[in-house]
Amino acid sequence: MSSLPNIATVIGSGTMGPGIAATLARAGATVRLYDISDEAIARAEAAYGVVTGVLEAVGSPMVPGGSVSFGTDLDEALAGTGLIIEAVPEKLELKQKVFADIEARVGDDVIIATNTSGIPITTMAESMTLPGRLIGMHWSNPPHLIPMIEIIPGKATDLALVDKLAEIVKSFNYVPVIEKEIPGFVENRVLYAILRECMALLEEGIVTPEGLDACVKWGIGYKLSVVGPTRLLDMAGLDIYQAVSGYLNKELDVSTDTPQFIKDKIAAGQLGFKTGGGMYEYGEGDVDAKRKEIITGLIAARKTLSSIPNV
Ligand SMILES: NC(=O)c1ccc[n+]([C@@H]2O[C@H](COP(=O)([O-])OP(=O)(O)OC[C@H]3O[C@@H](n4cnc5c(N)ncnc54)[C@H](O)[C@@H]3O)[C@@H](O)[C@H]2O)c1
Ligand SMILES: Cc1ncc(CO)c(C(=O)O)c1O
Repeated sequence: MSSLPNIATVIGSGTMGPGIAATLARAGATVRLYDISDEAIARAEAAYGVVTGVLEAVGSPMVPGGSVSFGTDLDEALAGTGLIIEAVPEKLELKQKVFADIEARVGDDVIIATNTSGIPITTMAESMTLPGRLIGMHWSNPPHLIPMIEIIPGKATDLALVDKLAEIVKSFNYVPVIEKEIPGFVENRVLYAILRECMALLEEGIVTPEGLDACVKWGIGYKLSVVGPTRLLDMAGLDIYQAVSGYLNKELDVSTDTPQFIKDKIAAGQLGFKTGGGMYEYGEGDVDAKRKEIITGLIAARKTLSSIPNV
């Protein structure tokens, strides 16, 4: 019998919610996707076919009986649910308010998981009636394509929940990674270490954006998508790592703030795809074309990576 509860609720239908809901539904759950915004719900309903098409394209197994319903009524969204995944904006007070609204409506045994990118679970749980039921469940974007989820218990989290959530994650063929709580969790700490150095290299004019993207994609991303950083060290040799890290680590960027050139772009309204310009400029239709290329690439890469052994 699957450990995935029959009914699951996703709170927040922005970038992450719809893909999370579709993934759970594909695994057989009756999923209720809830948002306070009618527009967000309408957008998710309109995009649902595309998201399920992606799940189909990666060959995600379909357990019959799953479905997603969309709505703005919290009582309806929570009725009979066994698992709640919170995916509202990354603001502590907002998340705490959402947990209070949820706790007032569900039984004590319902799991509340948060998709926070890095707010400590311990801090979020402080305002809860039953802090032991809150656990971090950090999906990576796009959540219906990246088959790995970080599981982070806070100081108050009931430890039995860790194994329970790991079983749930395995039930839809994702890899659970159990971590100790640390700001940013593991994935974003590694990503932001890479991004810090990348932004410093751009700011200093050492490389062009195109050159940087090519270097990181092939020199780092391609290799790491197959071996992982720990195995990479065995492949390279720990002696090589010692020799290089001995002179290189002290040269790496250690700045603690966002680079000024990124702040300038933001001040000029250049946020990336959502504003038609950011690190690159996009003409008419370019953003849609790039989004399609990225999804097509991720589908192809996931199929390939799923077909080779874990190294
Ligand atoms: N976007 C990413 O790449 C990404 C990846 C991993 C984790 N996360 C995390 O997931 C969470 C959600 O991120 P997102 O990018 O989907 O945010 P988003 O801003 O795209 O969407 C959030 C949605 O929550 C809704 N919302 C706001 N208040 C609400 C409330 N009280 N009740 C219900 N819905 C409410 C908004 O209307 C919006 O539709 C954040 O904690 C974020 O840090 C995001
Ligand atoms: C740059 C960046 N920052 C945060 C997140 C989500 O936690 C992501 C992502 O892709 O998931 C990201 O790319």
